[in-house]
Formats: sequence, structure tokens, C-alpha cells
Amino acid sequence: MNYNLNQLTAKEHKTSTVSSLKRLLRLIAHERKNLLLALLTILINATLNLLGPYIIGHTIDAYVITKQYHGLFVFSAILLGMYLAVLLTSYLQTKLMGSIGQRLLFTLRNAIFNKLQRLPVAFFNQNKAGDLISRVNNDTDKLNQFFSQALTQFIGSIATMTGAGIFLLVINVKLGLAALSPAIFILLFTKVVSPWVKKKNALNLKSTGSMSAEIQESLDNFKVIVAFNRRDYFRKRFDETNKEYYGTAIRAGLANTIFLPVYSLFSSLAQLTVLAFGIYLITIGEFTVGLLVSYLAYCVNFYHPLRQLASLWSSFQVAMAGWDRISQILSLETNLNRVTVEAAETFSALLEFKQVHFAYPNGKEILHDINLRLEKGKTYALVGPTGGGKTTTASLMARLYDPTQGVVLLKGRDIRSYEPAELAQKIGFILQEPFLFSGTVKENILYGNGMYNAYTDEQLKELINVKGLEELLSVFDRGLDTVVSSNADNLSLGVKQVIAFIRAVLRDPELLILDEATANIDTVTEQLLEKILKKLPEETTLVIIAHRLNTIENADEIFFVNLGEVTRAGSFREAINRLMQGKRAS
Ligand SMILES: Nc1ncnc2c1ncn2[C@@H]1O[C@H](COP(=O)(O)OP(=O)(O)OP(=O)(O)O)[C@@H](O)[C@H]1O
Repeated sequence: MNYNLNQLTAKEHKTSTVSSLKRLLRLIAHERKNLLLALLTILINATLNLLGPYIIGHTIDAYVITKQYHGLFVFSAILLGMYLAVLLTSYLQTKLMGSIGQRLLFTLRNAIFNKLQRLPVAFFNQNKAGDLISRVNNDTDKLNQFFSQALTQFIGSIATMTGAGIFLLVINVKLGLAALSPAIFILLFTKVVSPWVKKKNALNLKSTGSMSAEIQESLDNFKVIVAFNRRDYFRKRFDETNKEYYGTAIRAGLANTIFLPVYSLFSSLAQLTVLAFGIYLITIGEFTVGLLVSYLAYCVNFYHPLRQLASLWSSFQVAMAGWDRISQILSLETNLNRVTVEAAETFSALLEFKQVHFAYPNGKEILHDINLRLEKGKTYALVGPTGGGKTTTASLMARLYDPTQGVVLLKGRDIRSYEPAELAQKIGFILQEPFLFSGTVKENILYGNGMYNAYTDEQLKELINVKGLEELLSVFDRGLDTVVSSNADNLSLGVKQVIAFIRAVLRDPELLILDEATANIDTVTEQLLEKILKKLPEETTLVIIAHRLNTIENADEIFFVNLGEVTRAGSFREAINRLMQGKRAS
């Protein structure tokens, strides 16, 4: 399955504004009440605004021209009251829409983050973290800005325009048609140009994502960059990405400003037409001065919001481009689906590969027709040259990926039929560089372990004693409360690995996979880690991937992984010979 968000096929990528909007509306369906309330205040606001010109025209014809100043004062007071009400409704609509926007932002960020938690490893292999961060932070904020600021004006403008259009036609049909005809050109222009504007904005958001990915990559690897003196290289790469961003931002900015001058031109044309035609109608006695004043005001009321819509439309296009990028993530599903199978009656092997083939997306086959069995309680080693496929084999054992063909059985049952939580409980996976997050040693030890989540410090210490791991706590300055900083930079690799090992052992996994877990640590720590492994129950099956041969000396069986094959390597001595021959040949 293609998980690369920046390389979705044209079909996967194509979204119409209407379908994007529908999906977005579904997301805010629960805000219906607040949206209706906001809509009501917007409509009241627009109606009050629209009544103004009519009252002014009526006042001129009925009281100013006839010099009845009492009526002038009465209607001035009415107008003042109306404009105060306009102020109040404006405040209410801003408040309501602002909070809807913030709640939408909250919901969206949660939805994306939750979706990211459910997507498989293949998704993270194909997408850069920085780009994903940009989607969670930046693109969602574009939508928030549209909802909290632009949407109110958007609806208000449409309501004012519709009302003004009706007034224009009702007061005088001929004049009304003349006044409204330029709007048809504006609509046609908008329809033709909008997809182009949206595309420019989408490209700009994409390069924002790339820039964020670039920053994230260089920050993540800054130690290597400094050590290899590659600052210039990264500076150059950043400069290129920044240049690309600059270009797309300029092009998006220009695209976004294209509506305003065109709308303004047609608006001025409409007013000119009304003025000329209106004066002509007054001279032939078909119109009054008061009506022409109202008429011009309605014309402004029609075209001013239309001009405003021009910039709002750009903001809408930016929001839609952002929403497309967000919904690309939301619409993805994990390809590691659960299948339903009959429970196995009996099983002899803990884990079995049956005619397993595997290839990474768009890559060549790494495993070809593999059959292997892992028995309960035994220790297995996977050896072979670099790139031979050891980690890939182990990843299939832990169901980080599914085979492209064949089946993996856990306790006689298709591994795909297990709940992810159940699988995580049964299988532990320790990597060369353990994953620790900022917090305390205790929090890291209990990570992903529902069984002891509610344990107090005392209960946890007791458990560690029962498991015979208490002497290991001495490697931490402040025991379980030792602080783990961001990226666990304050801990040595050995200490980090101790945490990962304790974490794994406390889960009592039935299968524990160690992928080069002791590759970079000293012999003393290695012995410490071996001690931890000895505390595992006897029935735990161990799979060890190691280049250091002493690590696999005690394995019950050794598998040689290379060139798509996983073969039994026989005894420890035979395995060494084979490995040496392979090295000499390469
Ligand atoms: N996420 C991935 N996407 C595409 N190809 C991959 C991915 N991970 C590994 N590969 C490729 O699969 C092949 C096997 O890699 P794997 O990591 O399983 O080998 P290994 O035997 O564990 O190597 P090492 O001993 O160096 O860790 C290699 O050619 C590697 O380039």
C-alpha cells in the first residue's frame, strides 16, 4: 500500500471543493447548535445593515426634500439604534465563530494524532516526521483561521450581497439587472481561476512541510552533523528548501491577490452604470434622488462584500488546501488488518513462518519462500551479512509488517488474527537504540504495560524484587525517580538499554526479540543485561540478532539470513565458518 503522502497518485489526490467541504462539515456536525446561533447573528447583522440605505433613501425623499426635520430626527435615532445592534451582533458572531474555530483545531489535532498512532510502521518509513508535524500544526491552524475569522465574514458577505441584490431588483428591475450583470463575469472568473489558486496554495503548504522536515532532520542529527563537520552541507540543503518555499510562497501570494483587482474593477463598472442609468431615469421622471442614493448604497452593499469575498475566497482556498493535506492522513487506514480465524486446537511451535515472502513497497523481494519454526522456551539466533534481512525477518515475527505472501502463525493461529494489544503483550522487541521518552525511569519502565499502570512506587519496587531485578536499580542515580530527559540524552546507552530490558522482562513476553540490543555496550553492561534475561520465565522464546558472536554462543539454534533465504546454520561452529566464508567472498 502506498503510504507516501507526497506521492499519492492523481486519483488518490484528486478532491473537489464540494466533497472536501462535506467531509469537513461532518467533522463539525456536533457544533450544529452553535453554528446555527452564529448564523442567526450573522443574518440579523446583515439585515440591519441592509435596512440602513432604504431608511436613508426614504428619509431624504420624505423628510429632507420636503423639509420635515422632525421625521429626520426620528429616523436618525432609529438608524443609531440599528447600528448599535449591528455592533452587538458583530461581537456575538466573532465570539461564537472564534470558539468554534478553536474547538475545531482541538478536534482536528486530536483526530490526526490518534490516526498517526494507528498507522503502521510502513507509513512512518515513507513520510518525514517534519512534514507530519507541519500537517498537525500548520495546516490545522489554516483551517482554524478560516473558521474563526473568515467564515463569519464569508457568510455575512453572502447574506448582505443576496439581500442587496434583492433590493436592487425590487426597487427597479431594469436598473437592477444592469447593476448585477458584472457579477456574472466575476462568478465565471472565480470558477475558472479557483482551482489554480488552490493548487498554488497546496504547493506552498507542501514546501512548508518539506522545510519543517529539513529542520527536524538536521536538529535530530545535529551531533553527527557537528562531528562530521557537515554544517555547510545542511546549510546548503536548508537554503535550497527555503528558496523553494520562498518561490511557492510568492506564487501562492500572487495567486491569492488575483481576485481583488478583478472584483474591484467590475464593482466600479457596476456603480458607474447605476449612476449613469439612474440619472437618466431621474431626468425622465421614473426615479427619485432618494431612491438613487439608496440604490448606490445597495450597489456598494452588493459589490463591497463581493470584493471582500475575493480575499476571503483566497483564505478559503488556503484552508481547503490545508484540509486536503489533513484529510490525506485521516483517510488512510492501516494495512495491518485483523483477520478472523478459528482458534487453533493444538500447536507445537510458538511461532511459525509458512512459505513467507516479503518485499518493501517498490523494493525487491527481501525474503523468499521462508519456512521456519520457533519452539517455546528456546533461544534462537539470526546471523548473516549486513542487509541480509535479519531485522526484516524479526519485524515480521512481531507483525510490524505483514508478509506479501504466505502466513506467520503465532501459537498455531494466524498472527493477523490477534488484537494489537494482545500481540504487544506476547511479543517484546528490543532495538539497538531503545526508545525512551522524557519523564522518569518508572514511567519508561511501565510504558505500554497496562498490567502495572496503577502500581504505586512501593508496589513496583516489590514487583522488581519478586522478579529479582532489584540490584539493577542501582545503575540509576535516583532509582525509579531518575529523570529521563528529552531523547534520553542524560543517560548512557547501557543505562537506556537496562530500562528497555527491565521494561520487556516485566511484561513477561512469550517471545522476546533482541535486535543488536547489546551491540554498542561494554562487556560489564552486557553481562548485566544477560542477568536480566535470565530472570525471564523458562518458557520465553528468545530471538537474538547479533553480529558479536559471543552473544549467540548459547543459542539452541542458529539461522543464517541472506539473499532472501533463512536457512539453519547448524551448530555455533558451523555458523561461524559460514559467516567467515560469506565475508571472504564479499
Ligand atoms: N523500511 C525499508 N524500506 C525499504 N527497504 C528496506 C527497509 N528496511 C530495510 N530495507 C532493505 O531490506 C534489506 C534487508 O534489511 P535488514 O535491515 O532486514 O537487514 P539486516 O540483515 O538486519 O541488516 P543489518 O545487519 O545491517 O542490520 C536491505 O537491503 C535494506 O536496504
